[in-house]
Amino acid sequence: MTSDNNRNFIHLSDWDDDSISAILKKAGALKEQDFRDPVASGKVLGMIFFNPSLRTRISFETAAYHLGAGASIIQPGQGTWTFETRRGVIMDGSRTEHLKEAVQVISRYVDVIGVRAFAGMKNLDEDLEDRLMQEIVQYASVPVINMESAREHPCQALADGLTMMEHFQDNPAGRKFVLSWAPHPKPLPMAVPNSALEIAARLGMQVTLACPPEMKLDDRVLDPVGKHAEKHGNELRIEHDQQTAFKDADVVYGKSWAGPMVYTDPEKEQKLRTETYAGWTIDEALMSSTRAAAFMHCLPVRRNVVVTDGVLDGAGAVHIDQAENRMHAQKALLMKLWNLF
Ligand SMILES: CC(=O)N[C@@H](CCCN)C(=O)O
Ligand SMILES: NC(=O)OP(=O)(O)O
Repeated sequence: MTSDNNRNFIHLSDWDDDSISAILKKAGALKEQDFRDPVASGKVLGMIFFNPSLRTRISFETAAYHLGAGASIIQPGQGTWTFETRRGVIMDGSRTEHLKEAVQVISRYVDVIGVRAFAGMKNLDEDLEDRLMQEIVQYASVPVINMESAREHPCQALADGLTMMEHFQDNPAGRKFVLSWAPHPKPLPMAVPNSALEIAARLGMQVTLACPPEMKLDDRVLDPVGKHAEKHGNELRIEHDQQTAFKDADVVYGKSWAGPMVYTDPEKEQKLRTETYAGWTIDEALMSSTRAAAFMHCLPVRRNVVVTDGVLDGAGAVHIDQAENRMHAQKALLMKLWNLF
């Protein structure tokens, strides 16, 4: 077996099914043992957060501490210098330090770097190619973990996978997974839905994307998801009628994201998301046609906009377990990257 040391965790697709399964299995075992053992004593996890976080930040810090490692966080512009990210630019504006120096320097201090950098939502190609994350990987001389980029949130996907493994006694294959779009006052990125679909398909689930036609995810993401589904004898279904999509679901994963029109006509996209499709809030009536589906959400969630109180406070909601599982999954990931299993 090749060493995973010095590997990055940027896109789920960089890691094969066996490696992902091994991480999920290890995460389950660590959870069961409430694992706290300084096996990574002396190591340090460095994190750069260009955007806010509750779960990612605390779950990674906690995971590192449980392994005996340290954790150090910077939020560019808040107590640290502001970073220029563009190449070849004349830095005579307000940005103080180039990412190229910053990442090289941080690499000299820490043993892995986590980065959160949401989609810019100005250029679709740039976002889907994850150009900023790819640059950081080039500058870094230690492994880089994607803590939510423009294209993906692979750490969330690990926790989602662990949650579904637990919920279906290690056998989620064949279960119906519905990712449902929902309204939201803000144009949110597509990283979480992209990753949620991929992990569900790779676990062999029957994957349905439920969304208004204008909110469809990009084919550059959907095509590989479809291929994963086919490998398991399933097909990726896209359903524009929410009620039809929910029928007999075993999992409903709620999430809002901005439709691709946000790149070309943001005002129209805003109207679609907040007015035209305001009725897509996930509620008890929709959930009643499922097979007592587990309700999942990555959080943070806006109550009674994305999903009703009744669903979030109901028996099927597993979003708090899902958030807890971030910590266990990432503990396993850190151990993998540091060659500790
Ligand atoms: C509200 C918001 O900005 N949500 C972000 C973060 C979700 C989890 N990290 C999103 O939708 O991608
Ligand atoms: N789900 C998630 O990544 O949460 P945070 O944005 O709070 O880190």
